[in-house]
Amino acid sequence: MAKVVVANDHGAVELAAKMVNHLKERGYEVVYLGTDKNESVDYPDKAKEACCEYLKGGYEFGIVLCGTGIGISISANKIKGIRCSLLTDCYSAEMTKRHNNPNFIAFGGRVEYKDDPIKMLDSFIDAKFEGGRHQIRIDKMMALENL
Ligand SMILES: O=C[C@H](O)[C@H](O)[C@H](O)COP(=O)(O)O
Repeated sequence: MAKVVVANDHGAVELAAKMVNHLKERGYEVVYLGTDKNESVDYPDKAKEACCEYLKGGYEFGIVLCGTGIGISISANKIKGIRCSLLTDCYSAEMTKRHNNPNFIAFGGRVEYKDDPIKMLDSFIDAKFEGGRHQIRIDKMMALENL
């Protein structure tokens, strides 16, 4: 069974729960690292937990969420080996899989998206990475970690 790791701060408790349920309905094994509470937690800590878990191996991808998705995606992208896309709509969700093949995606629990975030998640999952010139660019992108 494909595995996904999910973590969020207090700004995305409800959306994270919806995503976890949806992933389970789609047959994924989900490792959920919380928080499932409204008390404040710091998004860099949740990004670190999720990314370190992912880097142990065996995961198809990870999801991080905060109020906007911005702080937690920036934090995830600071971690070597992580390539996190902050999704904005179904189009960006599909295209980032096809062209950037991220190992993490991010959402904001306080954002009013034009598309349903669950549909955005499905668009990401159902799209296929195209490889070729995109792999060359990803290799260059990841080499930036070593500057
Ligand atoms: O990018 C950061 C996230 O949106 C956080 O969820 C947000 O900054 C948390 O704000 P507060 O502490 O005011 O709930």
